[in-house]
Amino acid sequence: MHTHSQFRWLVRRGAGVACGTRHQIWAIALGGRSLVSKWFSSSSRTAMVASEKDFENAVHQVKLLKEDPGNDAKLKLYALYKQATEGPCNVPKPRVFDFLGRAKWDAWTALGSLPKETARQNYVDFVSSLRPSLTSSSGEGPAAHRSLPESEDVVVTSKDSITVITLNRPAKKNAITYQMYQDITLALKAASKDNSTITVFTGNGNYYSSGNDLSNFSNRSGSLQQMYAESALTLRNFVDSFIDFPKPLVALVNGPAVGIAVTVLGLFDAVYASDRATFHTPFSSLGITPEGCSSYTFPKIMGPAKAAEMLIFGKKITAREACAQGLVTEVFPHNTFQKEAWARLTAYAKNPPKAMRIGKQLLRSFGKETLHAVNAEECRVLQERWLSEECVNAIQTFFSKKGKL
Ligand SMILES: CCCC/C=C/CC(=O)SCCNC(=O)CCNC(=O)[C@H](O)C(C)(C)COP(=O)(O)OP(=O)(O)OC[C@H]1O[C@@H](n2cnc3c(N)ncnc32)[C@H](O)[C@@H]1OP(=O)(O)O
Repeated sequence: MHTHSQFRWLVRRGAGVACGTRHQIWAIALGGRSLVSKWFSSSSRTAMVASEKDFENAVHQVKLLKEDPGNDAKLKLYALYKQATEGPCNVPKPRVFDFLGRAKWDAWTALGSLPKETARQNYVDFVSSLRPSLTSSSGEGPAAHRSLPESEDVVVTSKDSITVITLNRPAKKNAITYQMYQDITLALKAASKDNSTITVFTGNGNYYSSGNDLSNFSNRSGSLQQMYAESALTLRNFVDSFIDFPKPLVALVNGPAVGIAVTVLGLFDAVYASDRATFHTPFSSLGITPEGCSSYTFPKIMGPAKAAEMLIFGKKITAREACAQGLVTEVFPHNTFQKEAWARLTAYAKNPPKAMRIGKQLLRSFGKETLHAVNAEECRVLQERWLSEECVNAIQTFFSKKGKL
């Protein structure tokens, strides 16, 4: 349980705490009841029933919208969301000058007694009809010198039929922000469909990545419960995009790697490391638990004892140790790392792409269901851990500069 002062600390670090969902925060202009009725008469016929996961994903996708879908769409999303989660409108009608409140109330009330399941399905259908505008930051197509225009922290480039995703926050040791999780997820989705043969992950600067940005929980709005639920879903989608990635995925670990930057390596097809790289998963000292499917992949890769040393006791290992344990494919001297690794990748990228893809499928597809289940469970447990006193204290300690690794 949080103490009052811990809650205040989390809130104080926020850029402003809003109490509603993103839907409620949107500035919606006036919307009329007749318009609202029209929307629902067309969409309430659907017979299918969306799962909780489909609904959660749709809610998540709405948060990733790059373009404003317009007031009508936002009102429709608001009303369907409320109906799907709370049932028929159960709040008093707002006063006449509360235009926004009225518009939202009208929209929700217009749904009458539409069952929650139908509202959920209609929400999912409606979001998928908005989809073309969802992923504009990392569009598909030829991989020629493409980059994520809206993201300086995750840069996507293309070289010799290889798509390169670079973590680009060297001043912060490439710590992964909440936005970066989403950008990487989109970048992987785009890379899975572009015409590259191999996808490479690396870091800019002297770190590969210091893992999760520890300020991720202090600079967002919304209630704590909502923020942790959203974070768990974002993490789950992020890890899912590694599990499902269909082409060879290679990590070039140019320097130290921490936390989630280490754990997801178990989902890569090859990991090349500089001899300056280290691998550290200090979960217990942060009051948290393993993610990135490492609770399953690490014991498989290195055996349960070595996995426990890393994941439970937080032992930091060198690149050579990681190679001996099977997490790293090969280690190169730092001075020649880029040259040697790229020479190898350029040669590999000339292999017939379909054969490589199908080969990967054979190696990986049988364990996929298990990996998705592991990912879901790790995210569920983490969501609880983030609320724990142990975790809140550890993050506080880091920012008071006493608690470096
Ligand atoms: C929502 C999904 C959540 C998924 C969960 C994942 C779990 C994890 O990934 S757990 C791992 C979390 N990472 C850490 O605990 C690392 C924390 N960082 C450090 O201990 C040190 O910064 C370092 C050992 C990585 C580097 O130390 P060094 O002395 O060389 O450099 P610093 O001066 O500390 O760092 C420079 C600059 O960068 C900031 N920074 C570095 N890492 C992080 C981080 N992970 N989160 C936030 N900020 C980080 C550091 O504060 C410095 O910032 P200032 O220059 O502004 O002081």
